[in-house]
Amino acid sequence: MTRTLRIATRGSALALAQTGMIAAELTRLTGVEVQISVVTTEGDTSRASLASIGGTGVFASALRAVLVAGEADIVVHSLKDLPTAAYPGLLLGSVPAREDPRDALITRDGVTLDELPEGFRVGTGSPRRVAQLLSLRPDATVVDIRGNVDTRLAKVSSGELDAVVLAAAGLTRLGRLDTVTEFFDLALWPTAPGQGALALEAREEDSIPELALIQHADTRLSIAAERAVLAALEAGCTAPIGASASISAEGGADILTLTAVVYRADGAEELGSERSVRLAGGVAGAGAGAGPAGSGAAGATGSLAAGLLQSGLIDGTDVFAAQLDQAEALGAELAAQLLDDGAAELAELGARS
Ligand SMILES: NCc1[nH]cc(CCC(=O)O)c1CC(=O)O
Repeated sequence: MTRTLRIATRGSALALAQTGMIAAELTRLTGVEVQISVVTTEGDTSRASLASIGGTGVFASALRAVLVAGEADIVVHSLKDLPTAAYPGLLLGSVPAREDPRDALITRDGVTLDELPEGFRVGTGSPRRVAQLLSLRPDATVVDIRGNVDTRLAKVSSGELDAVVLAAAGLTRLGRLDTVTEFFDLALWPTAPGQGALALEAREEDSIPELALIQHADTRLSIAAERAVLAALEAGCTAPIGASASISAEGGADILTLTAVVYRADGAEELGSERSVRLAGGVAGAGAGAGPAGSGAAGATGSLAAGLLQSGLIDGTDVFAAQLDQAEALGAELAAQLLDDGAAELAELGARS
């Protein structure tokens, strides 16, 4: 009998598109059959501001309840909407390869941020994007908007707004990347921790070996570093903080580099820092992971460590666990430095230096 995995998702066009992609990939790689069920969350039905109904965490909570109740085996979240605190009985089972983590600007007639007219109207509900926009264009009129990607795009084409800022990843998954007039460079405009990545959550007590096969080691390490910043600053998902990490190969070693910026709400001040770490074993390349907890062993090719892995002389799970520890330590150290530099005076954070 073919094994069937039940996956729960939100019902927005974006959630359905990304869950459909994950389901297809799971089937392609493992032959498993996938059943998708849609969960309606308060965040989908309520028109109230997200902050008033508990922040973006409302999306995650309803999905997690379905998992805990045993009504699904896996839930797919947008990683940036997933709170950093561990949830009893659940674990982050897998993090597949990330889409473009950048933010993108959508305007009419190919106009860039610099070229928009004085006092232009731009829509976003994200305090981070508000601060980033105001930092570059203090004259902007920011309009707090909610709603799905298509609704937001329509506000620009109809003329109600002059611009919106959206994640490139969401636009890509919905086939709407053609609407973008400008991509913001991550070095100048770091995005939300985990932006562009997906989280596959599962019950701790279950063993779902298929999850490891769609994990992407580099993505998992990068988001671990980014989320560690958020956790250490005790900042919620709506805090004006950008954190972006990436992995590059330098002389045979894999280097994890993390940039984070804390903004004052009005964008007039910001505090940023960057840090790198040389990853243990140097095998974090484009690999799928191993282990039911999605521990994600390195899958790099060519390096000494990869050879040792292949020969069974070292245990990939241990190497990867060590790399994950390094990634989390990098994020925590960078957050500590930002606090030392006065980040808590700039933005409302749970953490105090
Ligand atoms: N906050 C909503 C949200 N959550 C995930 C995405 C899509 C991009 C992603 O996967 O990070 C979006 C839309 C957006 O920010 O434009």
